[in-house]
Amino acid sequence: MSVHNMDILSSLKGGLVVSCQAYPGEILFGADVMARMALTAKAGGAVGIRANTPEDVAEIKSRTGLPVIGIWKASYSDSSVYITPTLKEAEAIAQAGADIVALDATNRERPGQERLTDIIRVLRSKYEVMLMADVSTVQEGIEAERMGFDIVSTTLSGYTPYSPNHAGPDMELVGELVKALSIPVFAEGRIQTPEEASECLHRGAYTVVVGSAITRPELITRKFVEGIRQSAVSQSG
Ligand SMILES: CC(=O)N[C@H](C=O)[C@@H](O)[C@H](O)[C@H](O)COP(=O)(O)O
Repeated sequence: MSVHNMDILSSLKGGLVVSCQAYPGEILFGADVMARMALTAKAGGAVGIRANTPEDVAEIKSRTGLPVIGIWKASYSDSSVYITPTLKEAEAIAQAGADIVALDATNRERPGQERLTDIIRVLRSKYEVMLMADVSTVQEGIEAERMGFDIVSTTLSGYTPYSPNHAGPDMELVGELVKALSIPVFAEGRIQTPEEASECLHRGAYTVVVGSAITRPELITRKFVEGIRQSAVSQSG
């Protein structure tokens, strides 16, 4: 790994990466809004940003100056892999200026039967970016390290048919990956509170990535609305 990338990686150690994502059709969709969201995260102390699409990655990178983990979610009819599924999306994210390109590294067939090892080989030969494996199990993490990824993240635990369906973060997976791997393990997925984020770090996570609990006001509002409704129902009963 280059000195530049080692510096970027160490700037993320023990800190909070905020995932700033909105989809077409959502009220906050658009690179300008996501860049503002990322700037608010930076003002609050975030050490990095995770972002979706080349447009958002480029805008956020140039306006925040923070390290950016870039992904491009895309659906294909022949595969359920959607986080940076093919070389095309991965190259676009690298070209947009991401410091780290994150890809689905689960044990599932990719669109067009592309092979992850081939994607990694091309990315390594053409770009300086670090590569993050979004996994759902320990085995996938071990395989990702073997394939040459720089970082593993627990992003997809609970989102593959064969991984556990926890309501909160998969703390066990964080601990098991930390034990099994020598590359940094990022904790990501359903982290709702500062206490949960700290617990992930206690279990050895290198960095914590939080999205919905910070950057999805519609979901946050709905939680309050549901909570109020349920409490009203239980009081009236
Ligand atoms: C499974 C999947 O598609 N995860 C995505 C990956 O980029 C995002 O939708 C999540 O928001 C991100 O991983 C952060 O997680 P949470 O929003 O739970 O804090």
